[in-house]
Amino acid sequence: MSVPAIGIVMGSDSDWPVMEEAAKALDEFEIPYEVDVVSAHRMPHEMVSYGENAAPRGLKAIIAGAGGAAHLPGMLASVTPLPVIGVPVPLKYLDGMDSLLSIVQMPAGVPVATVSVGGARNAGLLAARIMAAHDAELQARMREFQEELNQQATEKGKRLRAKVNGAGSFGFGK
Ligand SMILES: Nc1c(C(=O)O)ncn1[C@@H]1O[C@H](COP(=O)(O)O)[C@@H](O)[C@H]1O
Repeated sequence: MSVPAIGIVMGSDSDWPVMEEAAKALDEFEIPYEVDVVSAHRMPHEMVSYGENAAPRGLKAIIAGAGGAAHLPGMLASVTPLPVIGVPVPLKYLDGMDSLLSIVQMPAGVPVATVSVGGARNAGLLAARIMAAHDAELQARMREFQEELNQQATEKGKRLRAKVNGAGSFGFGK
């Protein structure tokens, strides 16, 4: 793989089943990334070093996922000028509300773009949009992706109308 543009990091390898969706989204847009475990709580010095070196190493954004007392995204945001996207990972207890609130309630001045609980795919797509802001080709691919989404939603409407009222009924999807 070529030089990574996005860093996907998480508090533990147990977060990978959730965080993998961010990687898959970046794969779809052929955006190179790196993955690692970087824990603010368990390896604070390495975490600071990762955050401080992310921009000099050429990363353009960081996707950080963590569960429970999820301080990793916010702490990374405090030591890097790069955009940080936080993914609240749901654990066995509290349904991810703990992770969500830990990540989303940042003090003014230190933003973390927080996605939904378990929303790693959207984190990957948001990172792709960040890259696309300065890349016309990537932006065109993002528009194609959005068009596909539209077609899928339109098909869903068609199927639902056919099921409920028969195929001829009126609907915004036609
Ligand atoms: N929230 C954090 C941080 C951190 O924010 O620094 N480091 C690990 N963790 C989280 O602990 C959970 C359990 O981790 P283990 O499965 O390793 O016990 C994971 O969801 C991880 O993200």
